[in-house]
Amino acid sequence: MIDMEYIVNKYKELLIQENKKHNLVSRRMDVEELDEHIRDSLAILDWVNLSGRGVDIGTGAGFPGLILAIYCPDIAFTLIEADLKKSMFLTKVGRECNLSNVQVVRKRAEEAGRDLELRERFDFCTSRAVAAMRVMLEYALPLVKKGGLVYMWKGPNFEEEWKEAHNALEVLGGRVVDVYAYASGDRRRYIVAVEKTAPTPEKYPRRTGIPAKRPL
Ligand SMILES: C[S@@+](CC[C@H](N)C(=O)[O-])C[C@H]1O[C@@H](n2cnc3c(N)ncnc32)[C@H](O)[C@@H]1O
Repeated sequence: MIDMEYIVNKYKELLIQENKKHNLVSRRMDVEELDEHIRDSLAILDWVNLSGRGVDIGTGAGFPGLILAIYCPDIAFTLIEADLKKSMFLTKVGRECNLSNVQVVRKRAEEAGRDLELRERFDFCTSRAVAAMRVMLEYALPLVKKGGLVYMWKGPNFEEEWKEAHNALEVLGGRVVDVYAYASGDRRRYIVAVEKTAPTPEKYPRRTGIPAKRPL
């Protein structure tokens, strides 16, 4: 049987070691803070049963995609991360922790969404702290199948972001189906679930940088 605690401890060791060389997370991050990021990544498992094939956008040092891959060994996870050092770190963890369910793709989400091997291939997408909801939707919806779900980890201003995302939801074909509220440390956190209701129009995602510069 796979011992998840063992793997997660190995991941923490690798991150602490690697963070001394490359700035993967804030230099001042201590073990308690790291544990909080891990708990925050896993919060979704108290709410939904993830299944099928998943993609995480902007995984950074591992949150939430890599942590979910450790705890859900039956789900194949693709981790999309544009930054070279971070994507190399994620690949290293995958190799050293024998995570056969992890594939790391060093690409911008805008490019990934146009890659026919990735476009509309996933049952669900996760993402935390990457972009505002309307930008995130242009990154994420092209990657999931019609009927698939996009889960976005958000702070207390999620309702504002949701209002701003009205047009993006309409243009891209998505609707907010549920919001999960929970506490992470002393902060209120939310995971917003968007269902993809229609195939993504051909022209999305737009070129690299445009979704953030000219949000829908
Ligand atoms: C603030 S960090 C958050 C990392 C992690 N998700 C977390 O919650 O700790 C944002 C990450 O998203 C990546 N990123 C930002 N925009 C991206 C894009 N368009 N495509 C792929 N990765 C992106 C950055 O390189 C960075 O590692």
